[in-house]
Amino acid sequence: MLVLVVNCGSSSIKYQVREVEQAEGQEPAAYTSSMPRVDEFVGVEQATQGASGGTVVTKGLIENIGTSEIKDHTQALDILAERLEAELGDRTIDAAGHRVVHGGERFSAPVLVNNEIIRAVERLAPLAPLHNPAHALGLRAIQKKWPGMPQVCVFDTAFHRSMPEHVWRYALPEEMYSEYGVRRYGFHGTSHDFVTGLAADFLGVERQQFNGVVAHLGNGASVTAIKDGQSFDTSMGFTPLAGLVMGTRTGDFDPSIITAMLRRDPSIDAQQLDDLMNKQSGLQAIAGHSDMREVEAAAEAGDARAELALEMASYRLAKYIGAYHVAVGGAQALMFTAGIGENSPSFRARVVSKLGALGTTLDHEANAIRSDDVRRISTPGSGLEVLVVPTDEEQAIAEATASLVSRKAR
Ligand SMILES: Nc1ncnc2c1ncn2[C@@H]1O[C@H](COP(=O)(O)OP(=O)(O)O)[C@@H](O)[C@H]1O
Ligand SMILES: CC(=O)OP(=O)(O)O
Ligand SMILES: [Mg+2]
Repeated sequence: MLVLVVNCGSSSIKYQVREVEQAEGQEPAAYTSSMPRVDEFVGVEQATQGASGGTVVTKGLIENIGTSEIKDHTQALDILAERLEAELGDRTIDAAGHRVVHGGERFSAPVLVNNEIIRAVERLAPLAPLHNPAHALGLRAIQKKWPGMPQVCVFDTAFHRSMPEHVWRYALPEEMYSEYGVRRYGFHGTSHDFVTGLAADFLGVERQQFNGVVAHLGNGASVTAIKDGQSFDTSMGFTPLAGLVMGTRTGDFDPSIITAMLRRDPSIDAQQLDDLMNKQSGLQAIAGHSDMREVEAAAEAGDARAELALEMASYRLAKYIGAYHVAVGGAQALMFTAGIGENSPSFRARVVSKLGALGTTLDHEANAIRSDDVRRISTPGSGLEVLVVPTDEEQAIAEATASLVSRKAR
């Protein structure tokens, strides 16, 4: 089955076409998932282990949507269709799988798309103003371009629906939650889930008995406490701003800073504050670069601001790892993933050097090796196993899509 995996942003569409193997008479590929509920539309139990990963047939990026060059998502889809026609010849796309950042409290598993689902994604826009409106545009544009083609939404928040209430509630007045949905949701769930499954496999432990900590370190970064194979706690919150020091996002800070700023200059508006916290903070604010490669190169060359930024980011992460070790009643493993987690031996070493209290020791030789495989980078005597686990959100989305679509077809 040919699955188009799309991540629709407000000004760009990132896409991959994946060939997901589905031999005749075989069970459809299953989503590597521990998600607790059953899918509400096809009424099947959530599959537990991933099967066929699918291979990448083609991938690309369409940028500058909303400019004179490309008017809107509909026009972007025309361009995408042209490219696919040129690259795939007479093979056609069987289904589309969308990364959707916010699934609110409703979605705890991937779902097949219909008009009502698109409206639900749209209704969640106030909780993810940068992401959900663009996802809805993408869903509609594909519906218009290829009527009848099945679409699936895979939510970043879904994996975190297993968090207990004392973890996801904020200590704020009740109506903040009941009226406005203010609670911790958590993000990057597709990746945290995928990495947890691979790590448990690698270590030879039953997923349901696996406790660990996953550090997804990309431009956006979050860390998740895994208890019994499920999400128990995670560093992002109501929005993807909370938690770790990121490329351009501040992560945790005292919210009274905002009220203090507003008192000093009441003309500041919400957009400016959003930009300040999401686009002008993090590594960018401290080091003057948001890209980890540039920050590391600057620190290497003796730039004290870059060095400070690296210490801040690694300290914040180490603090979360300590907290989550306690939260899950003793983690068996720490997993590094995403752009920085997979590719920066020096950032991993910086984090692990702060975990001495957990008896964690790094195998520096193993840490230096570059590879696309799951691998152990701690010494045999380490109190906590440390792994590098390459994530693949597109693979997880392609699997979930193929799985739902073929089950529906039966
Ligand atoms: N070899 C490397 N060394 C250090 N950092 C790296 C390396 N390769 C990629 N990165 C970092 O990974 C980050 C991007 O991660 P990625 O998972 O691709 O982000 P996203 O999907 O959130 O856009 C950037 O900060 C980039 O500098
Ligand atoms: C939710 C989130 O932070 O996503 P990204 O890492 O793609 O920015
Ligand atoms: Mg990413």
